Amino acid sequence: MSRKPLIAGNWKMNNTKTETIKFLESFLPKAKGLSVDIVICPPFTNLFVAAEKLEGTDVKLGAQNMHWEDKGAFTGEVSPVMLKEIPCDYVIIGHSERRQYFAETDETVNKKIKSALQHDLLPIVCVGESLAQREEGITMSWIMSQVENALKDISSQELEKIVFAYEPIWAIGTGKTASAADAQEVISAIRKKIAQMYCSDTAEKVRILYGGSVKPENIKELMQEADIDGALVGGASLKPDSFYALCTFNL
Ligand SMILES: O=C[C@H](O)COP(=O)(O)O
Repeated sequence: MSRKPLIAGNWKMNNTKTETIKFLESFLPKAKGLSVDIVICPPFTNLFVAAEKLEGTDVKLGAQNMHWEDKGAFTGEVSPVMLKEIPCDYVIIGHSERRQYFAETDETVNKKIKSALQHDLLPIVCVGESLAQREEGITMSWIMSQVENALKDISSQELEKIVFAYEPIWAIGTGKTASAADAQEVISAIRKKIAQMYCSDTAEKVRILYGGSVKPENIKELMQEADIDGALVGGASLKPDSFYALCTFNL
């Protein structure tokens, strides 16, 4: 089974509206007819202007988070209905920074995934272990429990729309990339877990990305691994040239 690679840029809290326009005016003319799926996830305030620029291109738009409710008294939150109207295609759910700084739990991650799917938004679901967990030797059990809890009450048809991203927390923004073999080991275990929970046909269809200090210099090696289907990129997605280099790793 060959899964189309997906390169997603998570800008986090970077790039103003002006910088977003500048980025897209530089990146989009080059990013035509590439053989990978590309997603850009700017901050909420730049989604409208990005959507206008992306119209008619192959590059998809993603948000970095959402609430699970459609509307209501949730000051500072953004709903799936709002994202869909922009229109966003994808939404990142359960990024480790959301889990660490904004008290997201496996339970809220599961609620958000279900809500995103109901609203026809494609979830990019992040899982990952801390350095302490890796050193304690509990990486696999931790990640498998994050995957199991994320997928609670999700059908196999729904699962096919979900993208997973394995991001070891110790590799995010630190310049320390997991070795390709280490990333492959965890990602193939995630695929096996999905096969156990559903079936191997479904597990073979699900795209699982790696994230954590991915750069033009290391993406090829990561992408050579059998189960790594793409990258969720932070820092190196902020500049059009490096993001373009990542999106053309296979040329
Ligand atoms: O969502 C992206 C990841 O957190 C990776 O960030 P990074 O590429 O800056 O390490």
